[in-house]
Amino acid sequence: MSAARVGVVTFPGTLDDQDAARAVRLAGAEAVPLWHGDHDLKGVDAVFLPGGFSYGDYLRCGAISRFAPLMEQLIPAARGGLPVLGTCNGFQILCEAHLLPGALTRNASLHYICRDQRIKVESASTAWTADFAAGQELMLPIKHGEGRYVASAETLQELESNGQVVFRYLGGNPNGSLNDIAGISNEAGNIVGLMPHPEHAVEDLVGAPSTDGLGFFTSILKKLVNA
Ligand SMILES: NC(=O)CC[C@H](N)C(=O)O
Repeated sequence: MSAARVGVVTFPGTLDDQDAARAVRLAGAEAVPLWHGDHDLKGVDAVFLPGGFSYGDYLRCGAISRFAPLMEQLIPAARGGLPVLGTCNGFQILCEAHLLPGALTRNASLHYICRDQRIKVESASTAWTADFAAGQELMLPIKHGEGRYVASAETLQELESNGQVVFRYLGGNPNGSLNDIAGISNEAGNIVGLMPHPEHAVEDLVGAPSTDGLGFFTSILKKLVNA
């Protein structure tokens, strides 16, 4: 059986693509580099949109990236069920592309924050969280200036009642996100976005706060292998 292939997208200004590819490989899948200017998804089984400052965060974080040539392929594929995970800038891009509802705005403090953050897994029924248990606590790094999740009261209500709030901040809300939301999914559960960085918490050797991030990558691998 050939290895599951997870595409890792690099935009100009992406920072975390190397860590993302490494995390994919540590979980046992093949990491396939995808460039923002590519016109095809190279037949990958899932896609990871890593963090960073794509297109220099001009206009708003992710606002230009959503128009990258690769997104013309990625948007319909994700709507069709392709598993997609966006972390931090990747989450911002998913919201700007309307693959996830709501928006990420300036942190309430108006300061960039960089620290280890406790979060709670609210839903283990997405493609990227099946290896966790609902209620489980994770410790992951956060580093962002625009992580305050906002959405209309109606959208928030829908997310809550559909079980689309996947992660919530614990031990203090770092950025003023509504309902302490750290991550959400689409209704089908194949698209997940979160502000914390699982790809930076996969190996003890580098002094990561935990190896909790590995669960995202083992979750998707199992799903692809069993598909
Ligand atoms: N680490 C990141 O992906 C940063 C995201 C974005 N550039 C911000 O500051 O909000």
